[in-house]
Amino acid sequence: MADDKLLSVDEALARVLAGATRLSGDEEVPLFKALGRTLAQDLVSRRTQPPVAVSAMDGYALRAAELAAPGARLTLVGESAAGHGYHSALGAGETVRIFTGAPVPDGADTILLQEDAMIDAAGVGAASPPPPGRHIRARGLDFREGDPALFAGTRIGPSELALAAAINHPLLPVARRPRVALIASGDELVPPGAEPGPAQIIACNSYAVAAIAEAAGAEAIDLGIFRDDIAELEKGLEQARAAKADIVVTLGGASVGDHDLLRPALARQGMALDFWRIAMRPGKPLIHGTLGEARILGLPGNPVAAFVCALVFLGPLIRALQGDPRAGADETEAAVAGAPLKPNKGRRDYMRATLTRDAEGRLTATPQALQDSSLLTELARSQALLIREAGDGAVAAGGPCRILRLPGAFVAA
Ligand SMILES: Nc1nc2c(c(=O)[nH]1)N[C@H]1C(S)=C(S)[C@@H](COP(=O)(O)OP(=O)(O)OC[C@H]3O[C@@H](n4cnc5c(N)ncnc54)[C@H](O)[C@@H]3O)O[C@H]1N2
Ligand code: MOO
Repeated sequence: MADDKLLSVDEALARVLAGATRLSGDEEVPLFKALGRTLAQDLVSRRTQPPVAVSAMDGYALRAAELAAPGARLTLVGESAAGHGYHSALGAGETVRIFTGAPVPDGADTILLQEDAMIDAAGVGAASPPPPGRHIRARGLDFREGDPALFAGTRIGPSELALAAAINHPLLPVARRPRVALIASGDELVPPGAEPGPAQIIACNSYAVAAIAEAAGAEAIDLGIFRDDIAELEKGLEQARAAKADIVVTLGGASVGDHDLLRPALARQGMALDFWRIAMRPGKPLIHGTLGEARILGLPGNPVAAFVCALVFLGPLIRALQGDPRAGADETEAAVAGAPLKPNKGRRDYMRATLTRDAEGRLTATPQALQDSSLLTELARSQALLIREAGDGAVAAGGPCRILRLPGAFVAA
C-alpha cells in the first residue's frame, strides 16, 4: 500500500505542473541556434515542395505509352538536371535524360531507370517499360505553401530543423528559455578542484541537475555552494531573485535534520509552500512552492535522489514553461525484469538498472545490487530506472516491469 500520508509522485507532478504555461518573452532565433528550443507559434510553409513534379531517380523521362510496344525506341532530345529543367515540353516519340531532383518535362509521365535503359543507334528503349507515374515525385508531395508544417509547443530537434529550413524559415519563433537558479547547500561541500577538509566532499549535484535543466531547454545559473546557515541560504535566495530566476532549485538541506535549513530559509523569504514530502524513493524530501514569481523545487541532497527528482519533476516543469503540451507525459516503457524483484511497499521506487536484450530480444532491466541513493558509480553504470509502484508484489526474473531510460542511455550488448 502507498504511504497515504505522503503525496504520490503523480499527484506531486500534477501540482508542480499546475498553471505552468509558456513564459512571456518569446524570441526569434536563427536555425543554427534553435536546437532544443520550443516553437512559440505554428510555422506555416512558405514553399511548396517539390515546387514542380521532379524525378526521384537518374534515368529518362518519357511517355509510358510510347515505350509499351515491343522494340519501341525514343529519340533523346535533351537533358533535365536538378535546378535546370528541360526547356520545352516533350514532343511525340521523344525522351529526355533526367537526374534525381530534376523537373519532369511537360508531357512526360514516367521515368525509365538508367539501369533499365537499352540504348542503341535507334534510340532509347527498355526490356520492361515502366508504368505511368514511376519514380515521379508529384508537386507538393512533401509540403504545400500556406499549410502549417510545425506546431507551437514542438521541441526542435534535428528533423524539425531540416523541415523548418526547407519551408524557408531562417528565424524561428521560440519560447524564452526558463532561467533556473541552482543553490547547493551544505558545510561538507566544496567545488570540484578544491582541497576538501577531512569530512568534506566534492559537490556534484549542480552539474547533473544543470545538465538535465539545459537538456530540457532551460538556462542554468549556478549560484554556488551555501553554508548550512539560514542567513546564508537567504542570501542565495536573494541572489536567485536578482538573477530573475523562473525556477529556483535548491540542492540538499530539504530533510528533517537540525542542519536541514532550507524550509525555514524559504519560509522567511516568504515562500508559499505546496508540499515537502512525497511517496518516492529516492526523493522523499522534495520541496515545492512559490516565492514571488519564482517556482521553488527543493531537491534532496543525496545525489541520486537529486538526479531522479530533476528528471521526474524539473525537466517536465521546464518543458511546460516553454509551452510543450506533452510535458509530464508518461515516458516509461515496458521491459522484463533481469532478476527477481521483491515486493515494494510505501513509496514508488526508481531503481537504478542496466538495460540489455535477452535471447528473445526483449528489453531487459536488471537492478543494480546496491540501491543506496548516494551511489554515483551505480547511477553512471545504469541505463534506466526500473519503476516499482507502491504495493507492487514480487516479480520473477523474466516478468514484466516498467522502465524510464536515463538520458543518452543505450542498450548494453
Ligand atoms: N530522519 C530522517 N532522515 C532523513 C530522511 C528522513 O525522512 N528522516 N530522509 C532521508 C532522505 S530520503 C534523503 S534523500 C536525505 C535528504 O536530505 P537533505 O535534502 O536534507 O540533504 P542533505 O542532508 O543536505 O544531504 C544528504 C546527502 O547528500 C549529500 N549532498 C548534499 N548536497 C550535495 C551536493 N550538492 N553534491 C553532492 N552531495 C551532496 C550530503 O553530503 C549528504 O550525504 O535525507 C535523509 N535523511
Ligand atoms: O531521497 Mo532519499 O533516499 O529517498 O535518497
